[in-house]
Order: sequence, then structure tokens, then C-alpha cells
Amino acid sequence: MKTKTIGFIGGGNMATSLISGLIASGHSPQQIWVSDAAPATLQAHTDQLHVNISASNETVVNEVEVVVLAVKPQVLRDVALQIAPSLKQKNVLVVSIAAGISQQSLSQWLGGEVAIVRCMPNTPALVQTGATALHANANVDDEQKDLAENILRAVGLALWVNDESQLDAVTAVSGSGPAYFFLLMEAMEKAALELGLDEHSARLLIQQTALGAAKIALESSESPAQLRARVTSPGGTTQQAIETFVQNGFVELVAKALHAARDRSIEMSRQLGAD
Ligand SMILES: NC(=O)C1=CN([C@@H]2O[C@H](COP(=O)(O)OP(=O)(O)OC[C@H]3O[C@@H](n4cnc5c(N)ncnc54)[C@H](OP(=O)(O)O)[C@@H]3O)[C@@H](O)[C@H]2O)C=CC1
Ligand SMILES: O=C(O)[C@@H]1CCC=N1
Repeated sequence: MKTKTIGFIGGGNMATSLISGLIASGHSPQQIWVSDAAPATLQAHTDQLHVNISASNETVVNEVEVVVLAVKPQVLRDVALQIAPSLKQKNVLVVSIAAGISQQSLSQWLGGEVAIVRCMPNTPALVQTGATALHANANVDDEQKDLAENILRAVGLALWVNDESQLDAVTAVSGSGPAYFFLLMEAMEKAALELGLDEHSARLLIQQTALGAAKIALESSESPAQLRARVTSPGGTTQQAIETFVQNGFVELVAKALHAARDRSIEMSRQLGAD
């Protein structure tokens, strides 16, 4: 990636995943700036990741060519209004990772005519295995599109969606998605202990099984249903487990959960968006 200075406003969970992934993929920490409301968070960023820090969001905007807005959706309006004057002084690309905040709201808070890429990454960016979908507003030129894509591709898969509203679905699928897999791992671990395994062995077996399942799904041309059939010997153990899942509404439950996440993203854009 052509090296650009990148600033993160908000240095929490998702920013830390992205910054760590960028550094691991060869991006210089000296080219990265972070601002955050909490001094302890900033200190952790210099101590552990050796990036530039500032308590001032405006300072970060002034230092960089790309600004990643990584604060919670609930505080994005205040942050955007605060940095708007600094952004006006220079041609900076704004990348927002906030769930449920539309480009239109953000653009209004930033004073209009700003190049904005809205995207939805996920925390596996930390280990360069992230999945991000992006959408650009009309002010983003081709070079800026490449720049945003290159930043996110440095930490995993990056793909564009044609319609901004698809980001609500992406949030429900891959933005929140890692938590669903962790929940399944938690539940499997609890059950494994009940079945008599020790915690260490149970965790290792589950982690390796999750990794193996993901790897085979990625590398095989077969669908998840076909891959599942390869594990499921007729009349065997897997069949018992799968029937238990299905008969107890697992498929419907997953659909219900993803719809709830998608609906929350839409609701947030109504509640928190510009009037
Ligand atoms: N976590 C995830 O898996 C994903 C999150 N996102 C999006 O990323 C964004 C950040 O989420 P996440 O990292 O989980 O949240 P965090 O709360 O971990 O990080 C946000 C950080 O911003 C800081 N902050 C609060 N107010 C300000 C301010 N005025 N100026 C600068 N920094 C401030 C917070 O400090 P303090 O804690 O002291 O308030 C916190 O350290 C959200 O918009 C979320 O929707 C997108 C995809 C996935
Ligand atoms: O839970 C959230 O709202 C954020 C967005 C996707 C993952 N975490």
C-alpha cells in the first residue's frame, strides 16, 4: 500500500483491531495517529503499538490524510461537529466505521461536500482476517476509493456494496458476526465441561474445530450444507446433534437474530441521524 498517514478518532476495540492489523501488514506506526477521550487508552496505544497519540481530535485531523471515525455511534455527531472546521482546511478522506450512521447524516454534521467512505469492518482485522464492506459517497474520487479499499484490504477481505442500505445487513452478518461464533464456542465449551472434559482441552478442541471448519469452508467449492453432510454419517452422532439443533428452531433463531441486528442498525440511523 502507498503509505499514507491515517488518523483514528476513538482508540477502542475496533480501532485497536484495525491499527494492529495495519501494523502487522507493514504499515508504519509512525504514519498512524490516534485520539481518544481516555488518557489510559492513549497511553496503551503508545506503549503497545508505538503510534502517535493526541488528546485532541482536531490535532489528529490536521496531521493526517485519512481520518477513520471509530467512536461509538452515540458520540459521532459531537465528534463530527467538533472536527468539521479542521476538515474544511484540507482535503481529507473520512472513513466512518460507525454502525447505523448514514453518509447523509455524517456529511451534514461535517458541513457537506466531504469525501466519505462508510464501511463496516469486524474485529478479526486484529489478525488480518477481517471482513469489511464499503460504500463511497459521491465526493469520493477513484484514488480515494483505492485508498480506503487498500487500508481495509490490508487487514482482510474488503468488498464494495452498491447501495448504502446494504451496510445494515452487512452489520448484522459480518460486523456483529464474530460474536455469534464466540457465543457458539462459549456454549460448546460449557457443554463440553458438563460432558466431562477439562476446560483447557475443551477450549483447544473447540478453537481448532472452528478454525478447521472455517478453513475447509473457504478452501472447498462445496456449500456449507454439503460440507455438513460429509460430517453427518447416517444414524451416527452428528445426525443426533443436528436434528436436535433443527428441531429446536436453530435455523429460525439465527434468522431472527440477524433480522434483530439489521433492524437495530436501521433504528440507530433514525434515532441518532441528522434531523
Ligand atoms: N466492536 C466491533 O466489533 C465493531 C465496531 N464498529 C463500530 O466501531 C465504532 C467503535 O466501536 P468500538 O471500538 O467497539 O467502541 P469502543 O467504545 O471500544 O471505542 C470507542 C472509543 O472512542 C472513545 N471516545 C469517546 N468519546 C470520544 C471523543 N469525543 N473523542 C475521541 N474518542 C472518544 C471511547 O472512550 P470511552 O470508552 O472513554 O468513552 C473509546 O475508547 C462504533 O461506531 C461501532 O459501531 C464497527 C464494526 C465492528
Ligand atoms: O455491536 C455493535 O453495534 C457494533 C457494530 C458491529 C459490531 N459491533
